[in-house]
Amino acid sequence: MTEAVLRTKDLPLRPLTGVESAKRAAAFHAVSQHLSPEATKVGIGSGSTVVYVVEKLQRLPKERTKNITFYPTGFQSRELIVGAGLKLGDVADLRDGELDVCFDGADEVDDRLNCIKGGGACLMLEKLVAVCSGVFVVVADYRKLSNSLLSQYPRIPVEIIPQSLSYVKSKIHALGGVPNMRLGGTAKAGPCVTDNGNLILDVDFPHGATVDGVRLKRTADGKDIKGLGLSTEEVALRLKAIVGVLEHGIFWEGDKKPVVAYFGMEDGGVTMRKKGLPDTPIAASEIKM
Ligand SMILES: O=C[C@H](O)[C@H](O)[C@H](O)COP(=O)(O)O
Repeated sequence: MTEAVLRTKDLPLRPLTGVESAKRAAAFHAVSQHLSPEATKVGIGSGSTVVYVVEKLQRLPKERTKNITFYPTGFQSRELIVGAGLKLGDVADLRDGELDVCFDGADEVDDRLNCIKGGGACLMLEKLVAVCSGVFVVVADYRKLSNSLLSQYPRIPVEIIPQSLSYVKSKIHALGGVPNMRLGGTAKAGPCVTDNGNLILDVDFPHGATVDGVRLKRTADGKDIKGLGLSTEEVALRLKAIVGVLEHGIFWEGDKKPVVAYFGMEDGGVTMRKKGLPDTPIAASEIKM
């Protein structure tokens, strides 16, 4: 791409406030910390926070990005990569662990770094890119910080093939879940259709889950959905086991969870959540903008 596209590092930053400013701080800090000079293959996730990851990449000296191929998790991130003049890769070429790092957003991150993703309906390719990454880094804002999944973000997005709609709904009901088919919104009548031509069910568990006819409740401390031992992990496995479910938005130990998550905070700083460490505040003055 042209020098003109890449020389945006010379431009002043757009003034931002509130949540947008928090997202940008998290994204800029994450790129500063995790884009190694040796990186050659990098995953770019989806959503509104990842926009700032690409903005940061675009502001880096060209030498830092010219040898890197960027792999998108859907139509939106493909457009971001191309629009920033970065080299676009094909996700279909990726093998296990092949990406040096992947930067992606999240809808909620718990204190064990389990995530809910898929609020933008991109969860399938996001999970594929995440599992192909050596280092998976989440960027988000303070609203996504949580102690247990489903306490901040109310539903688990599940991508299903359209022909399985009735069957999957019935199986989710049997688990005690309430499946809501995601709609296209004001710009489109009918369902939200994913980049893969599928449907999204947003699944809530308002009263806990049911296994073998036994109703399970959320634990008193709000941890997981477990009751008699039905953990976040088991919900993930049970959803995945339903025929017609392509993927669900729980990113956990069994597939991939981030090694670190950065949350832009209301005070301009960033909170780092990393396995084995207490949440660590990073002051606004330490963020390289
Ligand atoms: O499908 C979409 C993704 O999982 C997004 O990464 C997630 O919804 C977070 O998006 P945002 O950064 O806009 O909050």
